[in-house]
Amino acid sequence: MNNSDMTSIAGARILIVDDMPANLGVLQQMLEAEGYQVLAATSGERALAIAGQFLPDLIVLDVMMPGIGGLETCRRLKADVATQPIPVIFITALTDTGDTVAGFDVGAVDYIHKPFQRAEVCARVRTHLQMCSYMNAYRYETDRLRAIINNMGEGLLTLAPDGRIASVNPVAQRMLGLQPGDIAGTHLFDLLAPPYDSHYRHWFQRGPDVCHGPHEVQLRAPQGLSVFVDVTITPVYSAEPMLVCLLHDISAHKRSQEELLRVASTDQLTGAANRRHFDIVLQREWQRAERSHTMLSLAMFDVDCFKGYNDTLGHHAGDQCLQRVAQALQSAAQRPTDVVARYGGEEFVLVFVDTDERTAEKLANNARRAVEALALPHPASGAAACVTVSGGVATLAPARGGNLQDLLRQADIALYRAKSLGRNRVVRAD
Ligand SMILES: Nc1nc2c(ncn2[C@@H]2O[C@H](COP(=O)(O)OP(=O)(O)OP(=O)(O)O)[C@@H](O)[C@H]2O)c(=O)[nH]1
Repeated sequence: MNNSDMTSIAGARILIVDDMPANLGVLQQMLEAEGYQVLAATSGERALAIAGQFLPDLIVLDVMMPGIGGLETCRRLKADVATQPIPVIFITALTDTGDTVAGFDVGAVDYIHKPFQRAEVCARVRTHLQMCSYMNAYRYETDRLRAIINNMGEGLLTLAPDGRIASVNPVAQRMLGLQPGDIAGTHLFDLLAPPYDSHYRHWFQRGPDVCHGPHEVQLRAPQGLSVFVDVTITPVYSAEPMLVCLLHDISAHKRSQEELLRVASTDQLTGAANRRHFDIVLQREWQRAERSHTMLSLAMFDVDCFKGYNDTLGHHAGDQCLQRVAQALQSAAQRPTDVVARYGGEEFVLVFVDTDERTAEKLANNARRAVEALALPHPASGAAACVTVSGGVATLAPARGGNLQDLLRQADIALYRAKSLGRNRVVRAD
């Protein structure tokens, strides 16, 4: 029998063992007439050798034989991993129940009593070949399924409806940083990073009955790694309700996406946020301030007499100067919500959220002083001996009216005034 036709018993190979050649002849004839291939042995020793070499599909074994008897032969067959799965049917003249039980105890699957009837022999052989063939097919399918699950590149889990983990494949085990002993009693949401953990805790509490996902979640990653996966959970109705959960690692994709986003929002020369990112932030913060009835402040800076700096020290020195100025402004913007962006050539903007005009003016002056403190010599400046900036500060409460353009225009006008008042100063818009 082969794997492609697991349930077929046609042409099965049967080993018959009997010390009486006459009995062997009769058995061989009747089994060959049924279409089986028949191997014959006249002793237990020969039977063990033939079984080991040819691995028959079934063995019909005489109990009473000189040398190694049938029971011992059967015991040895069952002790060998190669021959252990082969079903053994005893054939015997013994009718005592104790003898029969002894045969089953050493691993036989059935008994045929002598004198045997052709129909009975054929029926018992056929039944056990059939059972064995179903068993093989089942084992083959189970092994195949296990190999697929264990070797697939995705993480696969089975879960109870409340999210408790029932099983994991090796990839899922690795992704989740689980040891085999950790699985019992662990819920999937225990392994997710916030806020996904509480989201999924509630989702499981609602009793999931429809397919869910794929959804991006972050795992409570082992060794501080940042692991993101797409999770898909599908209810499966087999003997008992369960959920099949598929985890697809998207960490690499996520990292390159974040890197792209960083590059797309950063000014290449200075490392400050670029104009595009500034526009997004300002729009977002304007709306947030409108909702929360808070103030939004903006400081616009311009490097003083920068054309002269370039003209005297060269464009390369000019670039380096802009980098240092950006760093100085950045050092003055200390709250996590503060954003420093390069607005244009030698112009920078600082966004201060939830900040009134006085505080914004103070912060802008801190930033201006930080640039001055760089003490970068500026031979062509009319304002000071070193590089300085002028700043214009504007503050609005979006909930009280106005718009973003008003804020920008007011900051720009204030900056213009700072320039005309002699530079290296901050002017607050009226
Ligand atoms: N090195 C360098 N120079 C730049 C860059 N972007 C703009 N600039 C220069 O910055 C200078 C700005 O000059 P202006 O707008 O005349 O202003 P200013 O000389 O700073 O004069 P005030 O603003 O009135 O103090 C120009 O010469 C630009 O070429 C840059 O990325 N690198």
